[in-house]
Amino acid sequence: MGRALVWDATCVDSLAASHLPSTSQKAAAAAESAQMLKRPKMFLLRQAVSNARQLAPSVRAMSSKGPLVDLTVDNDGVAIMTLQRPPVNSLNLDLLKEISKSLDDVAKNKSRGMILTSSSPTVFSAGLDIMEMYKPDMKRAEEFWTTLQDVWFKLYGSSFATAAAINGHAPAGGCLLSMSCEYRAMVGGKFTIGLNETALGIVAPKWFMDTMCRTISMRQAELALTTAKMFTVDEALKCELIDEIATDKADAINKCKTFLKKFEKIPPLARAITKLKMREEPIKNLQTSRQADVQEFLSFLKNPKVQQSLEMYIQALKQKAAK
Ligand SMILES: CCCCCCCCCCC/C=C/C(=O)SCCNC(=O)CCNC(=O)[C@H](O)C(C)(C)COP(=O)(O)OP(=O)(O)OC[C@H]1O[C@@H](n2cnc3c(N)ncnc32)[C@H](O)[C@@H]1OP(=O)(O)O
Repeated sequence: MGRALVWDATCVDSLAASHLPSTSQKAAAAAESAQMLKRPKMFLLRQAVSNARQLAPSVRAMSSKGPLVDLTVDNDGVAIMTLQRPPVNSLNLDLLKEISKSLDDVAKNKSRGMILTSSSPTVFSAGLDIMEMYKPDMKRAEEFWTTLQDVWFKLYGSSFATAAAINGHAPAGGCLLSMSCEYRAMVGGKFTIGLNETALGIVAPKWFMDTMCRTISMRQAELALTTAKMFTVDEALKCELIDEIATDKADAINKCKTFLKKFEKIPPLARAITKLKMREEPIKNLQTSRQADVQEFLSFLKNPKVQQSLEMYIQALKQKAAK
């Protein structure tokens, strides 16, 4: 059987007034710029096609057990992705690669939705593994950051519905993962959640900030980001960083399932396209600045002051852990 092909050709007028400044500096600059602008459009098109494929109601059995991520589908057809990198699920390259692959698996499978949680009783995720940023091998650091970007694209821009059962602390990258989901239920108690990058002497990238600004109010986000605020569970609920407080992990997962059930009566394609349109802007922004974002990260790591801050932070963490 033949397959339908869609051609989307662009002819660039490299002598157009808007292109002249760049074309006069660099050959093919107009074509390159057209290509960059086209990428987000193609991404959304691919997502829409993937949504259409998900309209079929059957759910394939899925169980993928990497050492660092456990992925299972429960009887209701909901995928449960459990991070399991002791002691604190810090996101190193290996864990990010497994998350990325597991997200692909969920997308391929016709799951009703996905719940992200952790196998630790006290930590959802400690965020990025600081050891990936401290005195790094630059080649690995580049792969690390690119994989983190991939994970965000796949999670924030997923066509399947997502929820986070936050069963412990969720600083920085841990908070980002949960904010990239559509719904958050967090276990009550002494846990905290937030983007605390400035406390480490580092700056949360723009797409981290965008994700937070689309979860809580801009005013709250600015205050939280500049003061490295870690919200208690009650504070997080008050400013809508989380949606519900749960009594324990099982309760958090049940609350996420109740959220996912809301979509039973909503046509999946309409739901997915609506979600992607709502999230289109930050996705497009990172797609167009992706290479620059990697370079910014790498040059940040080369900055001696950043390395010094990281060293002091690691020492403080180790001293605290030794007590
Ligand atoms: C102009 C724009 C330019 C943009 C350029 C980009 C710039 C870079 C931006 C990078 C963005 C960064 C995002 C991040 O996610 S950074 C990571 C931030 N995370 C944290 O600050 C959390 C630190 N950890 C904790 O607070 C606690 O560990 C936690 C509350 C999570 C759990 O406490 P608990 O008491 O249960 O556990 P311990 O503290 O005893 O820790 C156990 C061991 O784990 C080690 N650990 C903890 N967190 C991390 C981590 N994030 N990475 C690596 N290792 C970690 C800790 O040291 C203990 O180790 P030892 O047992 O060996 O001592």
